[in-house]
Amino acid sequence: MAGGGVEDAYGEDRATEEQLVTPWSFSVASGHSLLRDPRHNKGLAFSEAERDAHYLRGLLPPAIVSQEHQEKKIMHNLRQYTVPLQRYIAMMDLQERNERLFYKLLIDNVEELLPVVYTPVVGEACQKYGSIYRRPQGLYISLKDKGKVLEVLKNWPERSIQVIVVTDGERILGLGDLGCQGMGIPVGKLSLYTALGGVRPSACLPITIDVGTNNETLLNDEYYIGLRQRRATGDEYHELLQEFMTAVKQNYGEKVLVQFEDFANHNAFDLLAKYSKSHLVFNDDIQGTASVVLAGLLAALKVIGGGLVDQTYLFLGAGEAGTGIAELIALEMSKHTDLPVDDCRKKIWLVDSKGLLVESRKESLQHFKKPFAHEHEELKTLLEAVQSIKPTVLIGTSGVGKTFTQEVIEAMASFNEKPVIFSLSNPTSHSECTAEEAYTWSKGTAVFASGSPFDPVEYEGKTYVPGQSNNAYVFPGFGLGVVISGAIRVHDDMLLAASEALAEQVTQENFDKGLIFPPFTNIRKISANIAAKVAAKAYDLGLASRLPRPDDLVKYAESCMYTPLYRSYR
Ligand SMILES: O=C([O-])CC(=O)C(=O)O
Ligand SMILES: [Mg+2]
Repeated sequence: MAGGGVEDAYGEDRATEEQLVTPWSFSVASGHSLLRDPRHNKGLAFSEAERDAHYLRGLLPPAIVSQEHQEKKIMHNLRQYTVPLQRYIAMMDLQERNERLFYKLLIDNVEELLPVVYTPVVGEACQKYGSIYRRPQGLYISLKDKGKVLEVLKNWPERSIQVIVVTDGERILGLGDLGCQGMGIPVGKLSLYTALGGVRPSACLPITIDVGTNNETLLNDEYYIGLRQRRATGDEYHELLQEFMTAVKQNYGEKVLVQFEDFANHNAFDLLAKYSKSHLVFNDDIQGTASVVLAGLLAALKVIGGGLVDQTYLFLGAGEAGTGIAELIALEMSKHTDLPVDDCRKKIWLVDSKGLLVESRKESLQHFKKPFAHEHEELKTLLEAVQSIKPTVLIGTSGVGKTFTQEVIEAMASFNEKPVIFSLSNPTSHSECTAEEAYTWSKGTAVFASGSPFDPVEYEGKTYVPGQSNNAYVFPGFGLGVVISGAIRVHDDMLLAASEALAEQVTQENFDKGLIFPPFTNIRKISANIAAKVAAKAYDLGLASRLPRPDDLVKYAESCMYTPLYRSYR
């Protein structure tokens, strides 16, 4: 960066004489290289004129087919695979071969394909990432790159990046430390940024920071793709992250959104607190999950009656998701009453692996748990806590499956007419209970949602459709709102705006089916509304830099959204 703050990409200024430059050169793709370029390849959809103009004659069979026809064929092929991981691999192959077709499939068949490119199948893909690895996706930054992170960023072929999703792989979904193989998560999240939120694929950058792994199975796996060493911690870890965050701002400027994803608790809270002052950062597991769950609760209130402040909340799991949700509920409650946030926190109870968070345990608790340690006798188990606290809302964020047992759910149903039960841990195998268990054990009274998808359940002749309370409802639209307003910081009020926007999108028809989240089928419209509300809040708070403020933010958001339709080539 030199004169005027504009990057000297070609090395033209005196001030950058000593610096290394990357000799990027771009030319028009044609012939074989056009077919190999996923961003421009259209497969058999190239017209006769395009085949002439771009030296494609003979490189393709004679048939010319439409994008719709290609879509039909690939959906048919995908449905032949019985092993979910095969579908994942087929989708990744498509993304690397024909990007527009990949996104057209994902957008048009979102309910069917979300579980393939996202939770639960992406979890298995990360576990086996080394074995299924074909071509690199995203950018790998490891301890070996210390001192050279800026150079690594400059190797990425795109210059205009708007959203980065970064992980260090230490807590992938509820699956734990998957090291470098966590790359599947930033890749998957960003494909949703594009498909669900409309952020351009070329503006998205998936990054995995490899500081080693403590996963013995991976360290001994002959196909592991990461550094074979135990995790660096302390100064060594923080220096690499500091170098990374600095390089991101140097290379892409102030307005690139950095989404932290699937970091372990001990780093997630600290990184968010540290960098939210100087960078445009967002932690999806803390803030994105919180925003979606709050939206689900606001919608659930229409079913169970009463306000947020009239509920009693109990969480199993006091990590990023649990405390993130709890804080956002307290904040929203406080905004709509005269109560100080600290009083609102008193309505919220959390259970961690050692039992209920209570005053007498406060000294030994991690800082993010302390605000929720209230006066109460010590209780060791969830069941005891449920029986004693008598919550109206039970939320699972523990990462441990099968923990909402029959006794727990029956207890919830014994003192609530309509118990609200969210089992949020991912993937499906780690869900606190299944949809079927929630409906059966509560005798059909539960208002239920889960982090990973479950099919509708038949119970005593009635069909119950569970909602998917997953941060995928919010981060794509939230990111779009940040990007289109040119916001330079994330503020909690922008998260509340996203929750309210999402809750407003639940229709009477959805409620009639027992749904407290709208179906993903309409997600692009939902994202445009979320983006507009988030952008409006950024303007109101003076955080937006894109001026003048557009009059109709929904329309503006829609006009900014990526479309996967093939373009014609001259
Ligand atoms: O990826 C998902 O499905 C939701 C999420 O952020 C997590 O579980 O860490
Ligand atoms: Mg996550």
